[in-house]
Amino acid sequence: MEGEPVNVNEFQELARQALPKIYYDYYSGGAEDEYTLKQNVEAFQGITIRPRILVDISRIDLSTTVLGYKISAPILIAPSAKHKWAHPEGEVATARAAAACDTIMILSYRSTCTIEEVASSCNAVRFFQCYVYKRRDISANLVQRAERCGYKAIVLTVDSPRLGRREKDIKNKMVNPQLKNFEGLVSTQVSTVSDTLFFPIIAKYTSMQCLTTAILMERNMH
Ligand SMILES: Cc1cc2nc3c(=O)[nH]c(=O)nc-3n(C[C@H](O)[C@H](O)[C@H](O)COP(=O)(O)O)c2cc1C
Repeated sequence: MEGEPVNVNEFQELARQALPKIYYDYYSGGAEDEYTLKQNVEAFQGITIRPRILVDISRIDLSTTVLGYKISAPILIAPSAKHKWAHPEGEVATARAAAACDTIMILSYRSTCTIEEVASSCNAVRFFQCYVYKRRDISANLVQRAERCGYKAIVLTVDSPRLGRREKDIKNKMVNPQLKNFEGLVSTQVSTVSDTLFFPIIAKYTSMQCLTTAILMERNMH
């Protein structure tokens, strides 16, 4: 690639060159034959922006609000797991980037930095993502810690009653590390091959691979 990366695809290519294959495959891969992953990208290609012409463009303002919090543009950082596999500072660095860009970071329950570490790293507006676990004490523990640490909303993910069968991870013999947020609560060290979501969730939804339907539940904490 010549010069600085200028779009997301070029950043992805840099990541491919920089990361060990097992981690790159995890971040970029999807389940089974990856049809849904491809459909996801194609769905975006089907969206066109209709330009408005001969309008005043001297003041362009993309800012908006989410649950009452002002952000610079309608773009949030979606919950995603295991940022330390890409960078030693992990989700702490992502949170700082969110603050610098005036947007909201949604911290995954599968983060490689804890709820507390991310909270103390910067004062960005943060939401916390989790599932509803069969063991309600685990859900309660996570939600209470997020609330104590100043996270402003709980993002409830309901589309993963089971994790997808990610064939690249199986071939790479990927082993999920103990989840930092569950240390002292329960062991989550399972291999991807037998991964069936350590705690079945109660919500019954069909899995829409990679199209996470996040329900934002305002928690009156602002
Ligand atoms: C590497 C990776 C890890 C993810 N981890 C989580 C997670 O821990 N929790 C979650 O709710 N969604 C997770 N997602 C799903 C994303 O939040 C998002 O819904 C999905 O990637 C679709 O958005 P996109 O088309 O912008 O990638 C993950 C996605 C990727 C690519």
